[in-house]
Amino acid sequence: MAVKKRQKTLSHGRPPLSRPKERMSSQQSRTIIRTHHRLQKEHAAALRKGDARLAEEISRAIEKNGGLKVYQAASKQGQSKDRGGDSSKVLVEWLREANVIQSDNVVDEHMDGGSAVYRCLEVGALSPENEISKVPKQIQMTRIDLNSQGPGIEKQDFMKRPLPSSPDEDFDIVSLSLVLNYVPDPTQRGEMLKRVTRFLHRDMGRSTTRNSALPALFLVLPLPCVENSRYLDEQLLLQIMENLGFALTNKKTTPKLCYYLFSMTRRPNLTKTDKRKVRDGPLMNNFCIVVE
Ligand SMILES: C[S@@+](CC[C@H](N)C(=O)[O-])C[C@H]1O[C@@H](n2cnc3c(N)ncnc32)[C@H](O)[C@@H]1O
Repeated sequence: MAVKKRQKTLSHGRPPLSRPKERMSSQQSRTIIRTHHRLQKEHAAALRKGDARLAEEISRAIEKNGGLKVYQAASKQGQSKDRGGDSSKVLVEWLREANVIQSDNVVDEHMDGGSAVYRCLEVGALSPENEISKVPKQIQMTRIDLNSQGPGIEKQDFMKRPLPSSPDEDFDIVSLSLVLNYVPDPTQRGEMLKRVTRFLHRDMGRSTTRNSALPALFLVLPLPCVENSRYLDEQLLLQIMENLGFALTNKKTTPKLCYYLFSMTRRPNLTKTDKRKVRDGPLMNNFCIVVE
């Protein structure tokens, strides 16, 4: 008996917007990502020790592994629908719940061609077509990355981005999705979180024109950073964030990732967080955030 072929959906035949030329297997992309992270950490450690020769050798190994470009291609593949999808769809969902994003007809009624209501800085942006980019009338996006993959993404190191010099240059939302874990040094991770607070607007909860969920930080980390580290658990993460002036508003975990939305409710205090063991076990990792 002839086997009847299943009808393919329309989307099946449609080419995706950015299909990598050669699709990596998930095993390949995981290996590239892990090797890149490991080498980045070794490179940072060599620099800390002042061993320039070793640092140079590790830089060559990073390039041999494909460098940042191939790492980004591997990460982008992790964003494809069949591998869990674009993390900003969770941000959009939460912003809708908080009425930061409204339905298009509500916006059309209240805006007559004016500028977007809120501004978002996406650090570590891989695509200008992710979910958070699909509501331009409401959220004006500024996307940066160490290596821009095309128009709409500025090549810039967040740690070197000039601080806002006027309220026009600050943001309602900063997104750090799978970026903090990219930073190889625990103190630099703390610096990155501290720096975020300087890009968020400061009229917290006072202005009636702003939504009370804002200003906010969207933070996404691989789940093992929080669930399986000797030096960080969720309690400590929330404590660090509280010291920096953030209150948790939304949280979600999947088998691979943890997503958080924090609203900045007050100014950071000067509490430091050192590297200290919060638990131990043979198969645990050493992910850590140090705030100086
Ligand atoms: C794993 S990718 C994550 C991309 C995307 N946000 C996601 O959720 O899939 C991490 C990206 O962060 C970028 N990145 C890391 N540190 C950065 C920094 N200091 N400034 C700008 N981009 C940075 C890297 O270049 C890389 O493209």
